[in-house]
Amino acid sequence: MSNFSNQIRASSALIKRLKHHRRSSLSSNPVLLMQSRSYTTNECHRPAIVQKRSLDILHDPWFNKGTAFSMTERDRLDLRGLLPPNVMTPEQQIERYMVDLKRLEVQARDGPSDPNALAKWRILNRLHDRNEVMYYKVLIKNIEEYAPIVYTPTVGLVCQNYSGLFRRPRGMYFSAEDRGEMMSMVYNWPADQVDMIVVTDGSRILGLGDLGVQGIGIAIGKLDLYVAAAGINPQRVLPVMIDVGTNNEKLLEDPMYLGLQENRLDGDEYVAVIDEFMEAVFTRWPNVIVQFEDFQSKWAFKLLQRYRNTYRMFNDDVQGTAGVAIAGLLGAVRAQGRPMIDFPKQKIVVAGAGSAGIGVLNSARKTMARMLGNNEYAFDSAQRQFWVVDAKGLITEERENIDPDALPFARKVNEINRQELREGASLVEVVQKVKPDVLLGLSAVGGLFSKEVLEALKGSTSTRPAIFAMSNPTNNAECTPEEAYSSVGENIIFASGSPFQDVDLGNGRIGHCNQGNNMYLFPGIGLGTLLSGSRIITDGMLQAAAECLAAYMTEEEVLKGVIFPSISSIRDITKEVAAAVVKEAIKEDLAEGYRGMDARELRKLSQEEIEEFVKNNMWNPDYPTLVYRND
Ligand SMILES: NC(=O)C1=CN([C@@H]2O[C@H](COP(=O)(O)OP(=O)(O)OC[C@H]3O[C@@H](n4cnc5c(N)ncnc54)[C@H](O)[C@@H]3O)[C@@H](O)[C@H]2O)C=CC1
Ligand SMILES: CC(=O)C(=O)O
Ligand SMILES: [Mg+2]
Repeated sequence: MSNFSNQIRASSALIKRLKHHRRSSLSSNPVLLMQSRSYTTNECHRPAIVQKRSLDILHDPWFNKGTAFSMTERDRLDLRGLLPPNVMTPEQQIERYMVDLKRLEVQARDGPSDPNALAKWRILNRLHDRNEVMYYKVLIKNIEEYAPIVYTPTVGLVCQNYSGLFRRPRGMYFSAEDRGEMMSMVYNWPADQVDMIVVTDGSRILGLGDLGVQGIGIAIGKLDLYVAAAGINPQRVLPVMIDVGTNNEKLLEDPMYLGLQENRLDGDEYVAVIDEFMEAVFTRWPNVIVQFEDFQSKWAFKLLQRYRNTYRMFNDDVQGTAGVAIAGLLGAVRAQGRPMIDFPKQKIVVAGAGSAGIGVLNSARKTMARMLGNNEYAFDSAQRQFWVVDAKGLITEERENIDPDALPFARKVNEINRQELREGASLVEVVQKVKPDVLLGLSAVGGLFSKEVLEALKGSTSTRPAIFAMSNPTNNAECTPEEAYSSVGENIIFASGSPFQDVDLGNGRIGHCNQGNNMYLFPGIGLGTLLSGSRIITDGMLQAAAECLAAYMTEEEVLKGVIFPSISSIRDITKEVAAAVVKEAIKEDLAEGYRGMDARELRKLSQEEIEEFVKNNMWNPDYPTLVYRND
């Protein structure tokens, strides 16, 4: 035998031995066995054949690469929009995970609220990813305990820590890089029917400022309430983040940040992105309702005016908050033992002239004007009931470069001179001189209602002054209920945007802490609009929602200082709000019907029948019977 043949025989024996060795070591080593499926040395560059696309890939632990899917892969596999836009390397992914893992060792605290809140959020979130019906069963049954986790205040903490917390994506991301693609990528979402979209551009998340792409957490939290409170089917909700960049310097430099690391688009370029998004979602789902959430006030009003007469949309911070505040303000009048019609006599100091503050002011002024006869004179005289203080102090006509949205509330110079006030006067001066019935904060400045301000409110001419510290989350509240009750006295009305405990006033007496949050209205506004089939959301429909909430509380409750319902009844109040919205849409001849209930039939329904219709269309978290069919 030639030397050459010997060599061949020897090497093939070696290969056989090696193969045998490899097989036996593989079979006794499950990790290697698993790797051998696609990642052995000679196979690692071969593509893996997948018979899935879109979310099915992201939900498959074997194929999922999460944020590491490249843009070309995202396009090939219909993943565009289903992940945050920043593509990460596998090393960055691990680093992000480790940062988050290490953070668990430090307790996450959010001011006076639950120190274990973030851990609870993680557990609930994992359930949400695993079993939606069970998740919503848990949430609905324990809404009082878990709304503060999935919604304010903890949702704020979640958004702030989103880069670390991100695991399985939820919702869609439309980014500035997707310009020209949105009309097609909207089809990457697997559901053929979507009823509710909550969209944010992350520019003002609660009172936490610009959180960029991390703001998607607020859209997810709001939609959790749509499911839990309004019974919108969870398969038909879509949280959306429009990532046009961020102006948050920390995020721009953070290597773990999941969004576009460039400054926010502005002007026409910005509007073009939002226009493209609106066209895309309404083309695919013509009956969807889009709730704008936490857009900086610069754009909140402009976009609302741009779309509200053509699309089924509303801005929750401007319009939802206004309705809740009106209900609270009317409750405060009743709590003084006075009729609601006395509302136009209330002197109201508002701290904060952003999207929420101006929304409340416009709506409160209109409500007063209506009560005063709804004419020009009524409108003018209503205006004189408000004093607005922003970061630069009292707003007057002398303010340079005044924001056009705040202009109608700028005080006349001769009027304020009479009150010994001036342009830019501080909040404490304004409270001292005006002696208001109501002090309402939508400033996002925690502690703004300092001891000095609250002491000044003792001089209020009201028999029962009201303090609304509405900014979120907890740390941004203008004051706590303890501070309010201890500084101003026991005979006050108090409401905060995020939940606080009632205050023990001693001798068995309770200082009630109401939660004045738009969560009492937006779910009902959305559900009512959906079921009425109205193509737009009018001021009348929003007013009907607010009046329904105001009327929900009994005389006995308001006299005790309870001006908003308990969150445990949120499903019931939402049903009533939705019915009021449906009724108003019918009255305004806008109702086009929903599914089996056409406009003609809808118009024939009595009040009770409308409520029944609403109730019957609310989704309940019950397991359906499943049947397999292979066609
Ligand atoms: N309880 C609820 O349902 C809601 C609460 N909010 C909260 O309201 C707050 C404000 O929201 P936006 O109006 O959208 O924000 P924004 O950023 O548009 O407006 C904030 C306003 O506060 C003013 N401000 C800042 N420092 C101030 C100071 N020291 N004194 C007086 N005013 C000051 C600013 O000049 C600006 O006018 C946020 O914390 C948000 O979470 C918003 C919507 C609903
Ligand atoms: C509650 C809410 O919408 C906000 O704080 O922005
Ligand atoms: Mg908001």
